[in-house]
Amino acid sequence: MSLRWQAALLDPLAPAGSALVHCRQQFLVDANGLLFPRDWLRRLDLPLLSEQGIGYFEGEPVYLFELDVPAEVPGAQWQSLRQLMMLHGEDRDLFRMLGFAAQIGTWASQHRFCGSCGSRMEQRPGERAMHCPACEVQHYPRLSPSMIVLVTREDEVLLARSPRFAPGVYSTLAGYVEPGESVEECVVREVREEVGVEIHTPRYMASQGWPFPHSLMLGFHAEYAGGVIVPQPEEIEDARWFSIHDLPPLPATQSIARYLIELYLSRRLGRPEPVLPG
Ligand SMILES: NC(=O)c1ccc[n+]([C@@H]2O[C@H](COP(=O)([O-])OP(=O)(O)OC[C@H]3O[C@@H](n4cnc5c(N)ncnc54)[C@H](O)[C@@H]3O)[C@@H](O)[C@H]2O)c1
Ligand SMILES: [Mg+2]
Ligand SMILES: [Zn+2]
Repeated sequence: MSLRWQAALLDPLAPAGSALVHCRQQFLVDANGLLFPRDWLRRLDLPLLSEQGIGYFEGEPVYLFELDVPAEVPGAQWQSLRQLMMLHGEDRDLFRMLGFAAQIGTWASQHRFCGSCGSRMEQRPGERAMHCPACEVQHYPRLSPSMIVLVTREDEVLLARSPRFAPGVYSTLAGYVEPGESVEECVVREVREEVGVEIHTPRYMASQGWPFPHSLMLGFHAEYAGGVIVPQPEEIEDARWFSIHDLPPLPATQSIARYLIELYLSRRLGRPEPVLPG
């Protein structure tokens, strides 16, 4: 359990504290970093959609200002959560706070109106929930279960490229769980859809919350059972078997994709096991 960052439900009516400023997967950053004095921010008259009390960083209360548009603030710039992960990803507590804040902010901005009757929703006191006063519908922060799997064939691993990836990078296969499906069924279906390969006995390894935009990654390992690689045209630019002795550029160390690959390498090559990213 992290000591520097602790998520908590703080009352936005409480005074003082520091705040993160978020809008559409971007945070406001200045020379002092990402946390701004809350009273100072209030005086800027920012286009605020929602304010949330999100927790404690190094013991200090932290709030989140979710904005309607990425407003200009003198001396500060907007940086995407992805850029911040690349810059500060080694600081796990900071990245966990930013990931949590981005998910809460995105959820709050997308649940301002009731999807059932269209009324304006209200923040429910004492609970992280949006509430419709007209029809009593409740919305909690959104999480999308997704599977991610490393498929292996002895000294080879099946890795693929999405057109969204950085040049040259190959990763494990991933996909969202569909209604009514078990995660194991999702693993089999996604591998079949994305590369046309059959697997056997998918085994759960570990999980990771992933704030792009609100996935809960459930990590698996599976063994190849048959078929030849046929990449799914829209999703997969290229997919191949790579020898564990000759791997392409891999995803960021903070990702569970990387962890699943490193874990397999460590077991195959007798190296120390990697640490699960938080
Ligand atoms: N942390 C990691 O190591 C890691 C690595 C790879 C992928 N991921 C994450 O896994 C998730 C799923 O991977 P993917 O993009 O390959 O998914 P996918 O293969 O299911 O395909 C993505 C498509 O699914 C649809 N979609 C979007 N949101 C959805 C939702 N909530 N439920 C159902 N369908 C949805 C869209 O059409 C989207 O283009 C993404 O959030 C991605 O960021 C994490
Ligand atoms: Mg996919
Ligand atoms: Zn309603």
